[in-house]
Amino acid sequence: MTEVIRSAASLREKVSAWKRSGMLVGVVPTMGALHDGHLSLARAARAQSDRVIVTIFVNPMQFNNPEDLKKYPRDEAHDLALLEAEGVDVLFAPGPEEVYPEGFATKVSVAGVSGPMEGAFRPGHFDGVATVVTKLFGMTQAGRAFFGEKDWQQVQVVERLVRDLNIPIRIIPCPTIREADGLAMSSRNVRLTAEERALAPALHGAMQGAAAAIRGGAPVEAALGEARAAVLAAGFSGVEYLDLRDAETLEVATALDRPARLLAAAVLGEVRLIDNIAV
Ligand SMILES: Nc1ncnc2c1ncn2[C@@H]1O[C@H](COP(=O)(O)OP(=O)(O)OP(=O)(O)O)[C@@H](O)[C@H]1O
Ligand SMILES: CC(C)(CO)[C@@H](O)C(=O)[O-]
Ligand code: BAL
Repeated sequence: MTEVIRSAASLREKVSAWKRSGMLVGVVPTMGALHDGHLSLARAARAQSDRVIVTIFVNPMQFNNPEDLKKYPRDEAHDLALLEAEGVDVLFAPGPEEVYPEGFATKVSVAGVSGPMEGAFRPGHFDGVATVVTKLFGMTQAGRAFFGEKDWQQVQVVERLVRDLNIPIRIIPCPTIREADGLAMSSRNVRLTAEERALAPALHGAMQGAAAAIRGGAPVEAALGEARAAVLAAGFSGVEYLDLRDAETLEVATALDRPARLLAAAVLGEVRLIDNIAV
């Protein structure tokens, strides 16, 4: 049985008892509308911890676009059934007043890795993520936290955060889970029309093309330019960024002398899709 807990006090009681008996607690932070990507994180947590908490909280502080927040898909009953089937011990689903009670006045801000890409196109987004993740780590007291590489920049922000603030938790990045046609799974994919859904894998396809060209020695800017053009030609209305970056510092990379990552965000219909791959 997955127990649903909504208050930080009840959760603390539960986790304290687990930890007193020497158990390692894993947490998977999510915003719900769960799919196989999230469930792969729950499975990794199950395999690498004694007790697993999945959190569901649609965090208003990380949405720079009110319409995106309003339309964010929510279905807790369905999510709970999926978590039961994965053997998750606790679903922690606090309300906004539990996370941000009256008088809440703190903001956690990670400089550097939060700046480009998602940080530039979603101003304030990573302050919202860093703040809520700090709260979720404090509320769950977990020893391990599982994050998807689909949000690569988010993983770098969270790793910097726990190092800088000495938060005693190990961050475990997990691989991106994709549909059979290559599209990275995302809760927002349900907002694509059937026609848009058919075009959506073009983003991943163009990124794979660029990665292969760069690995084969093509000039980086030319390969990126071709990939951006291919995404637009496929029917996307805009490419916000499609960059080659240092995998850790996220600084622009112009060569493959250090581990590099190709990261992109592009708009299809009303949906903004992100993806990233190793080069
Ligand atoms: N396809 C995926 N593969 C692996 N992990 C994923 C995938 N999609 C999301 N995750 C991870 O699940 C966690 C919760 O993400 P979130 O609830 O924002 O889901 P989401 O599907 O990414 O939603 P959206 O794309 O709409 O932001 C994050 O660590 C995220 O990286
Ligand atoms: C980590 C997270 C749950 C914080 O709200 C969110 O950014 C997400 O779902 O990736
Ligand atoms: N990618 C993390 C969740 C969000 O899109 O706000």
